[in-house]
Amino acid sequence: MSPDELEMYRVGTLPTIFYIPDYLSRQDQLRLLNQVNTGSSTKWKSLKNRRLQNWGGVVHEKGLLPQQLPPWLSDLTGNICKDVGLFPAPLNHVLINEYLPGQGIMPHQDGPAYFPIVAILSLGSPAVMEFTPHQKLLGQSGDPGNVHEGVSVILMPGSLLVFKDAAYQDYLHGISETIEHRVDKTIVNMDKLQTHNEEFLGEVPIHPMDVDEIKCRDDLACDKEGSLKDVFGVVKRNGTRISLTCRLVPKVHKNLFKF
Ligand SMILES: O=C(O)CCC(=O)C(=O)O
Ligand SMILES: [Fe+2]
Repeated sequence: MSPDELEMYRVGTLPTIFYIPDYLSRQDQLRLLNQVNTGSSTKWKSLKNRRLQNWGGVVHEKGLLPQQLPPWLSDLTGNICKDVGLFPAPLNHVLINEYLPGQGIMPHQDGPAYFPIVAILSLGSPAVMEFTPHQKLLGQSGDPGNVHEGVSVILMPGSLLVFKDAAYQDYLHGISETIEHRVDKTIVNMDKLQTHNEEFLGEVPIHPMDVDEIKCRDDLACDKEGSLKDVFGVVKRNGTRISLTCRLVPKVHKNLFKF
């Protein structure tokens, strides 16, 4: 992919989010899911609200105590690095998160040890990632021309999400801990959801809702005018989602004692 091609995948106006649908073929998605689930069962660590696998070594505030990525991951990160074309060195760290229906990740910013661009590959059940302005931006909103709004992206299986700049530095990102994610006017990749993977076409996971159904649900908030017309539907989280968060830790420590 050339820089011009990557530009075709830019979504929304918040600098800068790219969403590449069908980055992996259906077959490659299944192969990768199989590696995550069977090839590395001892790597899972359970957190309160999800499980994760840490690959590439231990990230400290001051850098990475490295561990070589296995070939099934270095093949992937090598391709992502080449295709995205924005990283100054090979990606050396991968966090694999597993979310069951209703699990998510609190709004957060990625740590200071990482190069400020992240690439997230999604597998399994779809989900919505929400970007919300950091407190420091909200402090500036006294200027009416300077309104910072939330943005969200539907993450379909096989897609690659890349974000940097303000989306990385000035916004928090998170996935809400609910069994449905609302599809509303904050979604910026609505026109990129069509999939070229034939097998997915029969099971479109985004369910249109009619207004009456939405009206009687108090978990779907209205906008300022109380209007519901901007809610298009919901993403039903019926299955497990696996994501691979691929990053570069620029500072690598070869020796523990040099920390
Ligand atoms: O699972 C995801 O898509 C997001 C994961 C994430 O934000 C992280 O690992 O820092
Ligand atoms: Fe993150």
